[in-house]
Amino acid sequence: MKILKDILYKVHIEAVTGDTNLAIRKLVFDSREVQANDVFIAIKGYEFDGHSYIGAAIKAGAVAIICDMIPDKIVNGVTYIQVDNGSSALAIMASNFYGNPSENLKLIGVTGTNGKTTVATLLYQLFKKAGYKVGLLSTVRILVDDVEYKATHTTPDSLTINSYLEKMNHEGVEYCFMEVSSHGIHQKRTAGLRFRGGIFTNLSHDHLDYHDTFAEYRDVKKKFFDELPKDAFCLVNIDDKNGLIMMQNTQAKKYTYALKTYADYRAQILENSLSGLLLKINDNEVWTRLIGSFNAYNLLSIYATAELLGLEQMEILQLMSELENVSGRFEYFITKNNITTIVDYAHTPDALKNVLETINDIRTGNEQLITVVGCGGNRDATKRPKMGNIASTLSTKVIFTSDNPRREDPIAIIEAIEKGVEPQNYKKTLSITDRKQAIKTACQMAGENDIILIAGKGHETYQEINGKRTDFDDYKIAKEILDNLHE
Ligand SMILES: CC(=O)N[C@H]1[C@@H](OP(=O)(O)OP(=O)(O)OC[C@H]2O[C@@H](n3ccc(=O)[nH]c3=O)[C@H](O)[C@@H]2O)O[C@H](CO)[C@@H](O)[C@@H]1O[C@H](C)C(=O)N[C@@H](C)C(=O)N[C@H](CCC(=O)O)C(=O)O
Ligand SMILES: Nc1ncnc2c1ncn2[C@@H]1O[C@H](COP(=O)(O)OP(=O)(O)OP(=O)(O)O)[C@@H](O)[C@H]1O
Ligand SMILES: N[C@H](CCC[C@H](N)C(=O)O)C(=O)O
Ligand SMILES: [Mg+2]
Repeated sequence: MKILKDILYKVHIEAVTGDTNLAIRKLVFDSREVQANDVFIAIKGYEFDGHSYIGAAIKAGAVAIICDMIPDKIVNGVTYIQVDNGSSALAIMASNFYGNPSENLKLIGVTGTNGKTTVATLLYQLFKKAGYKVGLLSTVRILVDDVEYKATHTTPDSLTINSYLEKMNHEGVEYCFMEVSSHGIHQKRTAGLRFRGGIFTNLSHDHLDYHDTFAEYRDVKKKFFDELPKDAFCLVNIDDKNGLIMMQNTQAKKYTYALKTYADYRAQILENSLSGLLLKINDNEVWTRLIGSFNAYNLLSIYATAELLGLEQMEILQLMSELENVSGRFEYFITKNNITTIVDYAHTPDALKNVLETINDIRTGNEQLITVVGCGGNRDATKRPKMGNIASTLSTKVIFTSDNPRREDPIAIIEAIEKGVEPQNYKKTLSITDRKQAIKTACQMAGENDIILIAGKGHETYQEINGKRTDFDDYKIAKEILDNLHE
């Protein structure tokens, strides 16, 4: 059992009613999970207000309540603590509860619109290959050295983060690489963590449903760097015009990387083909299995991070040549009659453009490039016509379909995507709401040497329609259909 008073260390407390010298079992922010001797943290959410569930939490056994305002009616024997921000308080308490685990390993955060999973996962792989015990918190999976756990968010809530970091401490993990999403920063899921480094990949259109404007989205990302401590490093992609902004107010040591401009870490693409990328990084050549110029940025940031964390240049280059593709990121297979099918998680306009441009760069002749793509429901709707425009401009044929419609009407989402298609491209497009049917049609349309891109869902193994999830795996489905068609 832990003592509430200790867990409150560093929390900005505004008022207290009751005893803080209490033995507590757990910290909980969902009243439905409260058990005897728990502390319930009431948080104002996007759908509900946790303060409405204080009564339910006490009924379920909560002995202390953390809230924005102590209620008028208080229950005898229950401790109430008023804080200025419930999410920040939760994050600091979570860290205290689990023994401040981020202090006991080197935690590196990766933020940006695209590339977070790729960079964090490749860093995990590289440090594992270098012989260290490593942790990973990513969209695709959570890894405590070799043990895998299911990921539910890109950046989970602060209790979950700290509980995994504690596990990592227990296993003797030295380095942990984690994705830091804009939702994560904004909802203070990463508050109170001690980062030794922060990486900025890039910034483009996304999540404009959640953040009111692009400037607000950018400033939330910037906040992550503003809060890095002096002894941390801040590594930014300076080819992105927002790179400089990220560094503006940080106290951390600043480093830059770029392909196009002067920077501390520079790379040049020597070769870019379906078999990999040949890069020149600071005068040394390195061949990697990763594909696409956007991956040159990811690889360069990995090189720089490994060097900033003390690995030797030659060792880093050697290990980079052994890195494997990240699941659902430009994953591909080639059939006997040479149809290449690529599954990629491009779910933003910029990512889709990069992937299509990469494929067009490595296409050799007059093969068709058939794209299957949709947009998620209950997410930023302004990206829909943009993605429709990009897909139809950069492909030979496009099938618009459903991504995860969630609670929206799939047909309405597709109509919004179609609005971005320019008249000269109308004839290239068709729309099939059922994603499996859309993939099947693309496979039937493809002939020898053609390329199929299935974008948006990457590693996901489900599809969410009407709030219900069913098994769905782009890669498996396409493989099965093509194997049957071309036995
Ligand atoms: C919009 C959003 O980000 N929501 C997150 C937020 O939930 P919320 O604010 O909506 O919570 P709520 O349902 O309104 O409830 C408010 C509070 O009341 C409590 N409650 C509620 C009901 C009840 O009966 N009792 C009770 O105590 C809830 O536990 C909560 O503490 O806080 C929850 C706990 O941390 C998150 O799980 C939840 O993520 C939802 C599921 C989600 O889909 N988030 C996505 C958008 C997200 O975070 N994505 C980013 C990645 C984006 C990217 O970069 O691509 C991510 O990091 O994963
Ligand atoms: N450095 C990059 N620049 C632009 N696009 C990229 C970059 N890296 C990856 N992508 C594209 O973005 C897609 C998503 O990549 P990744 O999963 O690494 O990003 P993410 O930032 O983790 O996304 P999410 O916000 O969903 O967690 C990839 O499938 C690829 O198409
Ligand atoms: N992290 C992103 C993933 C989007 C993936 C796409 N397949 C979708 O479901 O919209 C989000 O939650 O917005
Ligand atoms: Mg990710």
